[in-house]
Amino acid sequence: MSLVAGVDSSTQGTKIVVRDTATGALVRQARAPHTEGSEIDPEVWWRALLAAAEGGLLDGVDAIGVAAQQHGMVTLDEAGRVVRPALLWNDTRSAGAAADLTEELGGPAAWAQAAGSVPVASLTVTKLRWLAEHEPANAERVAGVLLPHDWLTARLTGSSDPVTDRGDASGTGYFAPATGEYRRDLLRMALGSEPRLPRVAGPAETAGPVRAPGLPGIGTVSVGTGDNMGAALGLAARPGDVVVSIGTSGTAFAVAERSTADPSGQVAGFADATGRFLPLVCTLNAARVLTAGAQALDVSQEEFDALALAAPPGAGGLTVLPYLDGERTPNLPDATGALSGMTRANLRPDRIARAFVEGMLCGLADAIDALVDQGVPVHRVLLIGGGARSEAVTAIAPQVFGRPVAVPEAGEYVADGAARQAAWALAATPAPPEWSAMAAPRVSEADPEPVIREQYAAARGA
Ligand SMILES: Nc1ncnc2c1ncn2[C@@H]1O[C@H](COP(=O)(O)OP(=O)(O)O)[C@@H](O)[C@H]1O
Ligand SMILES: O=C(CO)[C@@H](O)[C@H](O)COP(=O)(O)O
Repeated sequence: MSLVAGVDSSTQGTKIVVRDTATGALVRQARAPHTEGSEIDPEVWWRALLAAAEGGLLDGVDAIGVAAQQHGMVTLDEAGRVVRPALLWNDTRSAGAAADLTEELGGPAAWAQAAGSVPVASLTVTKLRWLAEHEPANAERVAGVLLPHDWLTARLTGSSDPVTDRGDASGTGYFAPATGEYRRDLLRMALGSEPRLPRVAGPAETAGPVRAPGLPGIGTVSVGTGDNMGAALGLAARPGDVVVSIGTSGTAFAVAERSTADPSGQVAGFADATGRFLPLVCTLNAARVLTAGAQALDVSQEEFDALALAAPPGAGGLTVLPYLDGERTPNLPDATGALSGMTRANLRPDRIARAFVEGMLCGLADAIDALVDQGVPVHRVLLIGGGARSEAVTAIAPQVFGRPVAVPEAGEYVADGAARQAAWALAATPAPPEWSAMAAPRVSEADPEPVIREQYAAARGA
């Protein structure tokens, strides 16, 4: 049996799946955690990959690919050493730099046209400006800039000539998804210099064999991609599918044939991992809103779910604005969360639990609306990510989104996409292989409950 492996190096941890190359059947999987924080030494990702791969996980694997958290700024010096810990997508210190860069190019519409996205603190380009302003000595040492998946792919192959793909490159802010070219002028505008960037390889190219001590000598490493692009590939998402992922980040995205350029900045006009596009809306507050809610009530995640499911839609008038880590969409990097509408009657654990779930889902319902405003068709909504394992989330989502929600079997769709890309690189076919082993999603249905979004809109407006 031929095997392929996919690595998901996301914010909170590394997950690896090993699948049958021909059918996609899951053979084995493992995970290892990362350390907390929005800046991190890339070695932590590498050690987590090695830890997850321990015990022969990758034995007999013919090809491997990496999909990783988008946007993280990995800076390298002339010798290829990391200059400083990577600043991650959820680090908001470059919010001022984002505003400055937006103005310098002539406003949000100019950026949407040039790079597909309007700068917010998540984009790599804003982190480079922050570096130039706040750590000029480090900025001067920067000879190359990579994204997390580029760095991990280069670590696997041992290559000093790194590669990236259109999907992840489109989250930098110095790449034009519509043309597939870097915008080195925007890189220079941000950093004041033009460090080396990874070559943008085709979606089914091979980056080389694995040449890393401690790992088996796997013959093919695919070019990898960003985690959301990986999830779209793992789900075999088609135009008309809107994927809502509730992980550390909340994302809503769709595969599209044409690029988008949203001057409101809500929809990032990314590319996907197959040669198409991936318009995407990202919130900073998703699965961890649920853990924070459970922590506030001092209950387990299962008890939290049961409480939320016991309360009525609208939580008796309670609304949570879930901006616990600031927010990216809407662009409120310094915001904090709020609990509003409190009365003596509704200040009960079940109403509070439900308000946390509803508030988090309302942010994602706004994200779906923003995609629709960009002309994205919505024939089906798919719910994935750690938060989709919550019964309360899957039951309440159709009430908030106002449409049925398809819930694929709980799994690691980002890692699956990386594995499917690896199988594609092995096959060298024009399109990625179709995998028969992927189960059909179950559908969660419920009547729409407009009161939930009405309350949320009123609380946000206030
Ligand atoms: N049953 C559950 N209910 C609610 N949240 C969950 C559940 N299972 C996992 N999570 C949350 O999902 C998150 C991890 O999701 P995941 O999609 O793997 O994120 P990432 O890819 O960002 O690492 C964690 O914050 C975890 O607490
Ligand atoms: O910034 C974005 C998308 O633009 C995030 O979706 C990151 O890619 C991190 O993803 P997770 O760790 O939540 O999967």
